[in-house]
Amino acid sequence: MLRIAVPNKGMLSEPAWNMLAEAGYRLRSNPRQLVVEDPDNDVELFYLRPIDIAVYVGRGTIDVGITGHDLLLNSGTEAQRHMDLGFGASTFRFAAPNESPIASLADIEGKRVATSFDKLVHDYLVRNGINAETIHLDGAVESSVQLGVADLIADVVSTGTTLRNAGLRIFGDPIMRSEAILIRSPRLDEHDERLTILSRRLQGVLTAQRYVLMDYDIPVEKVSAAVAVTPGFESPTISPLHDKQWAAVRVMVPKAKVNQLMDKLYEVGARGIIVTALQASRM
Ligand SMILES: Nc1ncnc2c1ncn2[C@@H]1O[C@H](COP(=O)(O)OP(=O)(O)OP(=O)(O)O)[C@@H](O)[C@H]1O
Ligand SMILES: O=P(O)(O)OC[C@H]1O[C@H](OP(=O)(O)OP(=O)(O)O)[C@H](O)[C@@H]1O
Ligand SMILES: [Mg+2]
Repeated sequence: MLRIAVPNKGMLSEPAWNMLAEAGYRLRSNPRQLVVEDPDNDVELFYLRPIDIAVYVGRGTIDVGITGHDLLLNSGTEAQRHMDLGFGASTFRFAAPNESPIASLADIEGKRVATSFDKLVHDYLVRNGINAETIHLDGAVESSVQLGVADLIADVVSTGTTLRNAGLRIFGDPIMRSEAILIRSPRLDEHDERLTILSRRLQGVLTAQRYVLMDYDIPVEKVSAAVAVTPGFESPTISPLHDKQWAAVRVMVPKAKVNQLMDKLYEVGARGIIVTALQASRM
């Protein structure tokens, strides 16, 4: 069985569970369950803290896992980034009090930086030739400056609300941009068949989320012009209609572009344009 580590709590957990459910895997039925066997799909799910997932996968005791890219780099383990999962986007940034003179990377020299991601911060400072002390805190890092244990912080920023409420402002470039990723053990072959099936299923979920099916009718002589607007993945399906002057086209298009594409197709001469959500896909 392929052993898969899944976040048991935190921001990444629910989207990860939803994605696995969409991909056909069996989830736990109560929050006290730590392991779920799913013999039908030849996998075993281990519910673990997101921060620990790279440790297990890096050591090869678990084959693959879902975690944040920032957590992977911070872990310093040999787990490999295998696939981006399109949720849990965040940036990791420095922030200092609104009234503080700290406003650039160089100003961090000699200061105390509070963070939960020590290695990420330490490596970034070393790469940039800055000497500073990192102070490890497990959470609520934003309070550390006001409480006097640090001069600035480095933390996950999503909407920026927590920073604002704590009287902090970001400065400098993001230390990194992160999103949820599938990681794989260094002991698991990149082309392992069980991993290929899992990746293909997850990719299918991403495609079903990002694409829709578009159908339209188009005068036969305008098919080429319409296909140029909606080329699809491989090639659109063109079917004859009872009226020989017209054809029907069926094609996948990016959900985010649906309205622009319908405007263009209408201009080209398409009519009866309809859009249908995808339930599932395997590309
Ligand atoms: N708004 C957000 N707040 C915190 N983490 C986020 C956010 N958006 C995405 N993430 C990602 O979630 C991961 C953080 O997971 P973590 O284990 O810290 O859980 P958490 O959501 O912070 O919950 P907790 O701190 O209670 O454990 C990181 O990869 C981070 O980039
Ligand atoms: O920019 P925002 O949208 O405000 O989100 C960022 C905040 O969310 C996270 O905290 P979390 O909820 O994980 O609590 P923690 O500090 O205890 O980890 C992160 O550490 C920031 O504090
Ligand atoms: Mg957190």
